[in-house]
Amino acid sequence: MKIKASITFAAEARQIMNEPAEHEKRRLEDRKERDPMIDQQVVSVLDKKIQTIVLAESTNVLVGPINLPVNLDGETVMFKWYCWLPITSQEGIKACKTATTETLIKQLSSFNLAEKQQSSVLVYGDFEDAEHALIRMHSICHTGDIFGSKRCDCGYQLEQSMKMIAAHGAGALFYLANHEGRGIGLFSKAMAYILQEQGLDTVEANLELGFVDDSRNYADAIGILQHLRKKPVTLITNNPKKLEALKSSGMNVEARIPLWGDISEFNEKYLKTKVERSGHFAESGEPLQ
Ligand SMILES: Nc1nc2c(ncn2[C@@H]2O[C@H](COP(=O)(O)OP(=O)(O)OP(=O)(O)O)[C@@H](O)[C@H]2O)c(=O)[nH]1
Repeated sequence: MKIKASITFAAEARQIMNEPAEHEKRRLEDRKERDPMIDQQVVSVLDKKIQTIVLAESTNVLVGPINLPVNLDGETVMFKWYCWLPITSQEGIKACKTATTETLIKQLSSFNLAEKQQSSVLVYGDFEDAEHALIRMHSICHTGDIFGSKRCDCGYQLEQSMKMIAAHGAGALFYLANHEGRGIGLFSKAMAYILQEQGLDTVEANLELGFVDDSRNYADAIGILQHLRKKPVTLITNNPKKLEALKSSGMNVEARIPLWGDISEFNEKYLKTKVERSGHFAESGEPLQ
């Protein structure tokens, strides 16, 4: 019984490790056989919006800007949206490291990107040249950002920081898609939530599952930021690690704006743990003591 269970688990583990399923293999084979002719007009339209950004540890293809009208409290606010693809860390994508737009288009449908994570940035105003600009490095939170969960403060911080950037007149919100659960992934976060329901705090739950408290990396996002703006930035965060990552990259951080809010019975312990165990800045006047 035990052996059978472990065989089943091994098969499942292979799937988790992204071994392509049969239908996916067929799709890739089919794609190879077709070797598509690419319309040069399509290449020329996209070429104007695609750049390759070579960083110390990765190469990223950045696409944008794309107009993104966003509903902020009933008002339509126009952001410019960019998305980037780290092409050195993705299996099969290495081939287009020196990517021409044409090779990128040719390979794109075989990358299976819906199964992977891509981050993006919403830019507002004259981000390159404005004297002062606000930025936020927002770690993805499926439960808080999408479902509006009150177990954390993520959804509130996301919306609030977009409003702050628009009100300020220039800024950028980086939405970091490989940061779920402080880097442990959504499924592991669900398991961590179950442990938290048994009384463990955020840090303890991560550790019990074999993770560190926080494994987020900001290098690619900072590289994109430095490509979009050289002038000083003001960072919206309560997290000293984000501040440190930005400063040690050489970016000029002229100030930090704290962002606490939406505190309730559901996230009180979570917020307290941020300050007491994860080292987040506690601002005076916050009901976190
Ligand atoms: N592992 C784990 N991750 C969580 C939990 N609640 C929220 N998160 C994740 O935590 C990340 C947000 O990180 P935080 O440390 O809360 O806040 P921060 O963004 O680093 O700091 P601020 O910039 O001040 O918001 C998101 O990726 C969430 O998915 C939790 O209970 N356990």
